[in-house]
Amino acid sequence: MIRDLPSTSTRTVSKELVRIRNQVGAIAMGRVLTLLVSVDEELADDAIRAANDATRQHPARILVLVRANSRGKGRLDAQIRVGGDAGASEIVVLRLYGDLSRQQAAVVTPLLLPDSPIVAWWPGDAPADVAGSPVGQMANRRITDAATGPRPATLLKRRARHYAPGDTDLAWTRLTRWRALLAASLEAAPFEPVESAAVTAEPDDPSAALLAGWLAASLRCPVSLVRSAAGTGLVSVRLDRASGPIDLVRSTDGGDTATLTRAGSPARLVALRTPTLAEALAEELRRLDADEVYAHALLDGLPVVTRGTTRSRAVRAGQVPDGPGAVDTSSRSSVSSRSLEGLTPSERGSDEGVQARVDAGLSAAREDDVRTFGDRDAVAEAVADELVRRVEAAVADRGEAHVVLTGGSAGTAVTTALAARARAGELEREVWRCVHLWWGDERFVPAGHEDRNDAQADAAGLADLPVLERNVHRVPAGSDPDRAEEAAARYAAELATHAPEGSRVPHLDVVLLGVGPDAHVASLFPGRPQLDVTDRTTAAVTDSPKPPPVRVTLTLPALTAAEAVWFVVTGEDKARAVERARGTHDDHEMPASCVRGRLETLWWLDEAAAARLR
Ligand SMILES: O=C1O[C@H](COP(=O)(O)O)[C@@H](O)[C@H](O)[C@H]1O
Repeated sequence: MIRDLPSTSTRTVSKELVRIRNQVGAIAMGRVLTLLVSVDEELADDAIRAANDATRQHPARILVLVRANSRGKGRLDAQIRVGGDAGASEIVVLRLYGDLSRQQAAVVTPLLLPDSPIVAWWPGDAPADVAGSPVGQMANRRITDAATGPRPATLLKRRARHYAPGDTDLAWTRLTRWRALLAASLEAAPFEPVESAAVTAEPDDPSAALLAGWLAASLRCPVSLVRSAAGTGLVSVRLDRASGPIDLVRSTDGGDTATLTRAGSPARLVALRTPTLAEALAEELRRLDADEVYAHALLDGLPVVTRGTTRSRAVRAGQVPDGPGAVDTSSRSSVSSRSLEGLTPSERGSDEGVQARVDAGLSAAREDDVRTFGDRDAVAEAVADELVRRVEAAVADRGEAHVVLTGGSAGTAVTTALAARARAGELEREVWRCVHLWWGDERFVPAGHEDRNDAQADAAGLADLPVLERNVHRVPAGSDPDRAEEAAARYAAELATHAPEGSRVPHLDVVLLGVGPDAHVASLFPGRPQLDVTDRTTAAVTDSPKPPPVRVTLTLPALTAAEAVWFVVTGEDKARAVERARGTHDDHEMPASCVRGRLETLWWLDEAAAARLR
């Protein structure tokens, strides 16, 4: 059904929506969000089509603000589309003329769905300060598209200058598949660090710039942008490692494929289709939290990317691939069909698992970040130094820092090292008063009991740290095993109190984890059901194989939400666990293999614990 309301007011549109609802049923029922589309007349039809398609899986009220003509008398023409003409959504097209075209927020406010998230999308031109604009201020997420502007590189700089959590860009979304393939290519042995990377693309391609930024931020190695001819788009990525390069090269036959070549293995044909506008938008509508990986690529990675030479020169110098890898033609058809149709869900583009795989893959690559020191004290000193730097950076950045402490031998040594710095006046009071301390697990015994991890931290000098007492988040104590669940629930609630909107845990900057000889971390023991918990951030343990038997632990969803996970492991009795946990992924018999940081996973080892890695 389409209802035209020429020269109307928002009040009339609002009333008409209610009238139609009564007439055709509860059309607003099941709408999960309001999608605000701010668009110029010439892009309006394409944008409406894409918004309609994208919201099939996320029924929305789509409010399209068309900047029709800013001259002349103020006027609003509206059109309401529901039912067959609006797919799963309801669409209200608002054409704004004259003065009204500058009052988009005021026009649209009465039409927002109550108590549901708002996503704003600018398919073409967007304000310089997207989050600060009147429409942007209303939205939980703001989607722009750097590919639509005349000078994408300048646009990206502008996005970086005004970035606010919740911003994203479709030039970034279009990279999901590239990122997934690159991450997956690093997931297999040999787990070597990437020494440098080169992204080849036509000049000014915003997706290529963001891809280079993402690699620079994630891999922390030199990344260059190599120029190919105009119109070639994103051509290839090379990751250089000691054993030889990994090359991902888009096929030149116009198909939706690429070749992935790793040194010593034949090229593999993989699917690499650029998502349509509707698919990219749908992917963004799936998430309502801030995309921190995008922020990291835009703000931290992009500025350190170097502009390299031309493609032909780089090919001659052997720095980038000269074309797609040669796929074994005898197996081509089967490889092709496996790659195109038989992908595992996480290999498919636009899949919810892709982001996790991307992060996991890069973490896997970075797990070669093993830092080895002579003995436990040397490890603890190094961890304390780096922790102080991270905390200072987080407080400077976000005004607070959240650190998860670990119990056990290594954890206690770190607290001892931090306390010594505090006593030497090395910890800035102004910084550390913004620091929150949590525990990854706790033994459920009475407060002050020597078995408690926090009591061991107290004995190591925790009180010397200039941290506010109210920011030291201890796990509730007790002695009755029947109350361990309650203690776990209370700790989960406390975590949630400090969590940003849409999350159940605070922004955890660093999670410290000791590792037991059986590869347990926190109180997640091999094969135990707490490892399967996905719907809670904490769990009670009542039959721990290591005494004391009753404990409270953070679960995998909480631990893996951390930006950085640092395993701190010392002693020769841990060498086997370190070797095995690092040699596998997500093995519940090896709990340490199940935890990775979103941006970083580091192993801080003494010589004895690292003994089996050589
Ligand atoms: O019981 C525990 O053990 C682990 C490992 O401790 P460690 O003494 O072998 O280093 C520890 O990380 C955990 O917090 C603790 O509760």
